[in-house]
Amino acid sequence: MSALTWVLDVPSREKLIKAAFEAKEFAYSKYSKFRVGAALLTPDGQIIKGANIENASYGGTICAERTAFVKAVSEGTMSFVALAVVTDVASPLSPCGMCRQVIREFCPQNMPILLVPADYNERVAKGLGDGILETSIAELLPHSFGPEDLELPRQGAD
Ligand SMILES: O=c1ccn([C@H]2C[C@H](O)[C@@H](CO)O2)c(=O)[nH]1
Ligand SMILES: [Zn+2]
Repeated sequence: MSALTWVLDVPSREKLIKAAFEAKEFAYSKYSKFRVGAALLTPDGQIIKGANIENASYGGTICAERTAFVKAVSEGTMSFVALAVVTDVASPLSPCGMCRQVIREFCPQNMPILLVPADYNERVAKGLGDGILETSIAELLPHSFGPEDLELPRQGAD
C-alpha cells in the first residue's frame, strides 16, 4: 500500500471490491470486448457502481470510473472515501487520463484507489496475496490541475 493513502477498514474494502466485480458484469463493451467495473464508497458506507458503456460512434464511450462518478454526482453524492476498479486482466490496470482528471475533481488527493486484478478471488483463496495495487490520485496524476486552481489570484485578468 502506498504511504500516501489512508487505511480503509477490511469489511469496507472487501465490499467495495465485490461491488467493482459486480459492476463489471454490466459492462456494455461490444466493440472492445474489454470489460471494466468501478465502485465508489461514500463516507456513509453507500456504494455506487459503474461499468464502461461503449457506443457505435466509439467517441461516445464512457469509462466505468466516470459512469460511477456521473451516477453519484447527478444524484447529489459528492463525497467519496475510496474507489475500486477491476478489468478482466490478471494484473492491476490503471484509470485512463480522462478518468484521472474526473477523480481529481471529486476526491481527496490521498484517497485510496484500489486497482484490482481479475484473479483477485482466486489469488486470495490460494493464499497468494490479493494482488491489488493501492494508489491515489496524487500518485496517478502528479502536479495536477484541480478545482482550487481556479480560485487562485490571476494577473492581467479583469
Ligand atoms: O480507465 C479505463 C480505461 C478504459 N475503460 C474502457 C473504455 C472502453 O470501453 C474500454 C477499452 O478502452 O475500456 C474504462 O472503462 N476505464
Ligand atoms: Zn477512463
